[in-house]
Amino acid sequence: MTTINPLTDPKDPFGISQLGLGFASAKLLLTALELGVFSTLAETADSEAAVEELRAALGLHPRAATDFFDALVALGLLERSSGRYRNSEAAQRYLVRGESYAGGFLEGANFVLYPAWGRLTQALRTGAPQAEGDFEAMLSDPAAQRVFLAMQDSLSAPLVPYLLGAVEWSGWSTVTDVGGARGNLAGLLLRAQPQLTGRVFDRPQNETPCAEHARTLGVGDRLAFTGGDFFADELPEADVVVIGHVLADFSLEERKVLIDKAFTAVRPGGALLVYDPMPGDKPDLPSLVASLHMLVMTPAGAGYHPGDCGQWMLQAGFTGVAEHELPLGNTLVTGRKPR
Ligand SMILES: C[S@@+](CC[C@H](N)C(=O)[O-])C[C@H]1O[C@@H](n2cnc3c(N)ncnc32)[C@H](O)[C@@H]1O
Repeated sequence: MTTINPLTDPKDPFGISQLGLGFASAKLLLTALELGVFSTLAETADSEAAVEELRAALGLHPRAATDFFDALVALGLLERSSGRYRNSEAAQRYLVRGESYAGGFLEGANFVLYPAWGRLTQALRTGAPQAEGDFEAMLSDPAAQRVFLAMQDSLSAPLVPYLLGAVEWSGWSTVTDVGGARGNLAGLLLRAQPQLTGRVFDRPQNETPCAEHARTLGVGDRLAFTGGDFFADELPEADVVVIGHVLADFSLEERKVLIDKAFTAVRPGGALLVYDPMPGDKPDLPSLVASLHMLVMTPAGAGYHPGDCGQWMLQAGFTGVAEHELPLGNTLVTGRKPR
């Protein structure tokens, strides 16, 4: 499992300082993405540029441009040879827009999570979220909505192979992704399972982006969208209901309400799949950091123990509840609805 800057050597006199300054490395990467460093280099002739060319292309002041680019070299994001910069292999693969782009979450993190984490002390003292802006208003602003949706794509796409491997899909023909954003996860499931048709249930504002994204993924004829409020409305019936990166946004009571509603929506013989950051008994940094994202972003959200999720599912009527470890601090809990 991935770890984030853990303290490994208790005798290293610089370890603590480096841990405390980890924000600088993070901000170098986030700012490089915001400025378009990696895409600019990828589009430059020969995919490389001297400091002056790159500085001018990005519109940077001369004062610290060389330090900035060299710091990106030191981080392993750029390479420098004979005074010319190019993307490292990792940056070229994951930070230039394309199939394997992993920057969507980081772009959103730069605008939303980074400022909110700057007020972590207040969040811990008050229990109140520290994010600026209103979620519904954000969904109605096309630019902000695009960043948010790309962020969700980057978080859910790496989990798809694990969802495909955790349960046997061949006997099922329909899936509903509750809070499925613009249908990235549902679309990727449909691509892998040609017998499936799917439906995303999410805020009405995400209908058009979902239809466009489904077409891009080549499943426009098999992925539908229902707009609504999952607390006020019934969930669309399906063999499989997926609730991913949703329950952790809400309070304990609200999570149980959604799991009960999912039990009604799953057809007999079908399954509920819930994934989220779920810190377990052993402190695990990725899931704890994800849980603290909920502290700074939401009024009552938090990660939760996988065993608790299993209990809520059993109480709702599911059987055969099982836990599966996923990457990036996530856990998947599955349960079956008896025939
Ligand atoms: C954190 S995103 C999760 C997206 C996706 N499932 C994933 O795994 O990345 C939560 C989603 O729930 C949707 N959502 C939040 N409150 C909702 C509500 N009351 N009714 C319907 N959708 C809601 C949001 O619009 C958003 O797309």
